[in-house]
Amino acid sequence: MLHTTTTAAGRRAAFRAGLAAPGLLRLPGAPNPLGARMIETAGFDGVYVSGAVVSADLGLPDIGLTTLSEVAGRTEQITRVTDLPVLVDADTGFGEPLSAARTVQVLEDSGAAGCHLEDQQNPKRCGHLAGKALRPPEDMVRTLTAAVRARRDPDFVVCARTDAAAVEGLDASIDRARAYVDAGADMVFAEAMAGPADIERFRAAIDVPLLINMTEFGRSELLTATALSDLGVDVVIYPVTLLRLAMGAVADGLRALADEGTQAGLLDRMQTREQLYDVLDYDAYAAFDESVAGFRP
Ligand SMILES: C[C@](O)(C(=O)O)[C@H](CC(=O)O)C(=O)O
Ligand SMILES: [Mg+2]
Repeated sequence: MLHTTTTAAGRRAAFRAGLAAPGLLRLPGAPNPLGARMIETAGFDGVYVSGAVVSADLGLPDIGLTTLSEVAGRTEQITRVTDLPVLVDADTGFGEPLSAARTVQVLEDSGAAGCHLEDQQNPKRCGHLAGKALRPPEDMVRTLTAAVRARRDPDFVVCARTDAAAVEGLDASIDRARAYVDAGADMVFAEAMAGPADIERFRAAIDVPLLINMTEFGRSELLTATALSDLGVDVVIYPVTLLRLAMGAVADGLRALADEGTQAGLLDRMQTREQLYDVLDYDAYAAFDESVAGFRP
């Protein structure tokens, strides 16, 4: 009930332990706190807060329009209801290196286990779209140095994302990743890998945990968890999967409701009242309330 039974520091330590252990950590992107509850119930290893999802949720494209407060607010709502570690997409850090330092502290205070910062120029865009522009690697190194120095909990994971593979080629992206690790990044997010061969080369070139993005309708071949694990990947994110599934169902449902004038034919595709209340632990709240109401000192 009320859901979080662990501290943020405990969840950060657990995330570190998960990264140090063999095997792949699977982090679906939570469209909202309810989705995070469902991710936990379904047995996943962590929750991802996707910039694309936060933007889309606000009716905005993912081009760096969201603010740190919006992302941190969503992060806090999510970390409050799950015992899983939460990894946050911090885009380009919301400003210059000093702002990236503040971003890390604000996200720590939001209960996150870590965040990733990317080497795109603003306005940034989805890593799988054409037309990305990169910052010089030295700028990104400054951002990472500031981010790493700002954290107060050494377990907070600072992950460096490089978007260079699709712009400057794989070799350049590996060079960048190495420089980012030298600057203190704990993990590397190799964005928009085409397939297993790219991942294999990246894996062999860096000696910190590697994060791979299995986003749909992008540049990357969708690989199974087993294949990713066999390639030595440590973390996989499915950033927009749940939002796409839910919104696909919403579009179908709206069409059917408009055409048929009733939602009666859609019931078997819905989360039932019972299933929803299960996720929310409704009975425990009712029992708690009753025990308080019936309490006799
Ligand atoms: C991972 C990502 O940064 C996100 O915001 O979730 C996006 C996902 C997407 O747009 O599909 C990305 O740039 O890959
Ligand atoms: Mg993003």
